[in-house]
Amino acid sequence: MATHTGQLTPPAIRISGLTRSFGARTVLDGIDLDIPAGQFVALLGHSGSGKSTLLRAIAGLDHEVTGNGELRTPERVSVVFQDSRLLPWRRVLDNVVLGRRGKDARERGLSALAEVGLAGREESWPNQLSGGEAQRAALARSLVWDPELLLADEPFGALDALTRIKMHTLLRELWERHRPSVLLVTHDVDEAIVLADRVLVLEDGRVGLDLAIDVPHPRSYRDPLLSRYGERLLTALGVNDSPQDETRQGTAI
Ligand SMILES: Nc1ncnc2c1ncn2[C@@H]1O[C@H](COP(=O)(O)OP(=O)(O)OP(=O)(O)O)[C@@H](O)[C@H]1O
Repeated sequence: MATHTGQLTPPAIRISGLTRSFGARTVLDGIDLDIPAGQFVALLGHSGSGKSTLLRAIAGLDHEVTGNGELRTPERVSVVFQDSRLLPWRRVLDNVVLGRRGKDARERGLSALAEVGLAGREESWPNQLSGGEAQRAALARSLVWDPELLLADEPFGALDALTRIKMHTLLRELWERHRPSVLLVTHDVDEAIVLADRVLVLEDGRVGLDLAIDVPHPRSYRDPLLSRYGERLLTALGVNDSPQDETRQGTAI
């Protein structure tokens, strides 16, 4: 099990000395982090550890981060949240291409919808989509911007277990095809180790553990090699794992 070290390509994200406080409480305490272009990274941490705060800072949605360091991100950044944030008064395709100008917008939107398995649903209204379909549409909306960096804040957190597994496969396929850098915030240790090539654990305002997952894809949830990484992460998170529960599927923190 290798811990992440060094990198060959210039980083897509470079963060140094990032600090964020809310009143007297320092949530991010001088974070240093480089993410190479095209790397799939998962971010774990207990509730309140600052995962969303970090993601918002990287997304440029938080203008009150402090510190003397650097926060460098690529130009094209897309963000996906736990809820799809589709506008209910616009049809699916109109949501997907929202803000996108130019003759090719519709074409891009249709192609993105096809990629996420929603071909033919372009004229549907958001309330006619299931939760999983709405998240597919949210992924399509991110794809039309051809992101170099995809930020995802618990995108599958509200879905049932079977839908979540299908969405894992879809997200990984999209990543294989487009190769953006990904930062996926999740509570689910299994989601992190099945999808990501590197898992970070946020604790006490810093990256407490930075773990490379050296297991080839496609990965199986039951792969014993993978579960060794899961145990290591659960230990870092201070969660007691039952030795009988070999699959630990759905282990959330
Ligand atoms: N706008 C805000 N004002 C005050 N406190 C905030 C604000 N946003 C976040 N916090 C605090 O910062 C801490 C980190 O919040 P954050 O949402 O980043 O945690 P998280 O790790 O994403 O948690 P969860 O997994 O529960 O979503 C929490 O204690 C939260 O209360």
